[in-house]
Amino acid sequence: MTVRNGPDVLENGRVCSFAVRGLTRRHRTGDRVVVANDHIDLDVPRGEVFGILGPNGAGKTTLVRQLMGLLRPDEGSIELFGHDVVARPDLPARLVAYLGQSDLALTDLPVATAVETTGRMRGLSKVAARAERDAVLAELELGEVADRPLGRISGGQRRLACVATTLVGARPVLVLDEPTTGLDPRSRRAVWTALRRRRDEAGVTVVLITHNVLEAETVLDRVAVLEAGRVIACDTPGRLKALVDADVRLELAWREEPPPDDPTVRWLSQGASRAGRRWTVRMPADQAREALAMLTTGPAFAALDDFSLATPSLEDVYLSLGGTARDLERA
Ligand SMILES: Nc1ncnc2c1ncn2[C@@H]1O[C@H](COP(=O)(O)OP(=O)(O)OP(=O)(O)O)[C@@H](O)[C@H]1O
Repeated sequence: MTVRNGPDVLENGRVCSFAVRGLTRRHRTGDRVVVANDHIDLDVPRGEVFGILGPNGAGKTTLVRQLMGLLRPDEGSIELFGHDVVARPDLPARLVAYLGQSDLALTDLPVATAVETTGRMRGLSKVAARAERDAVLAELELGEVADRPLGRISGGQRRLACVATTLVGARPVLVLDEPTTGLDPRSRRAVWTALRRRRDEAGVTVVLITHNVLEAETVLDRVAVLEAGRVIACDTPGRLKALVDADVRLELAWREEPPPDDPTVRWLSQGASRAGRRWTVRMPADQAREALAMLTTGPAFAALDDFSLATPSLEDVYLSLGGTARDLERA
């Protein structure tokens, strides 16, 4: 697998695919101003699978639209392989395969034709475009719908077909805005494998937006956590999770209201976040074990339907860093 396109701009010795400094973008609607990106600094080295994780409205799409030269920053700079994207907004389209949040408009095109045509537009010969089309459709298990128009397949299959168009033509950088939204677990895994394969075999850089914690933990080399337009953390998922390593997450599902005068219930209720009768408590592992021992041998056990203890996830990191939104997904 080799990377094509734009060798002239690639061969200037830069290690970073993207280098972003002080990036700020405000959206204005009438009198209202939303600071969607607030002085963001990021470096994405070549050959990294880099993620942008954050809840709805954190500013992820605004960020990648600027990376792609589709939206002009109010302040700050973006370099792509050392070249100024703000001065040359046409450059990303030559070097980056971009999957936006909404699907392709050409709904009458059969899946295979859409993939092949995209390959041709990215400079592949007819023979090469057909070969890549067949390989990508097989890789994402899209063979069965290859001849059907994009407008007449399921939403998940259409999303997968759009991912296929992003993968064809071997661009050195892929930017994907929530590529796996609406996909079943098998297709989701196929996309993750396809992205990592391109990183491993061709040194492709991947920038992936997600609000799925499992996706972030499974596929990313590094992740920037975005909250209200700012980067609140940026590191490997492993190192970020080590920040909260001493803690575990205790989940309790109550069958009925737990006895409020039970001392363990009173203790846990102070730190619990609640969704109906489900309580989530983040606490040191030894305390969680002690709480569970008391709960399961005391009077509150009769009101308890289920419980689990989990090791920390990126969601716990996000919350411990002061993240407030509740719409990060876990599965
Ligand atoms: N065109 C626009 N006009 C006005 N406000 C906007 C516009 N686009 C985005 N915003 C606002 O800017 C903020 C960031 O939006 P953005 O779409 O970048 O977030 P996001 O993290 O991608 O969210 P999601 O996960 O829901 O896609 C939000 O408050 C949003 O309402």
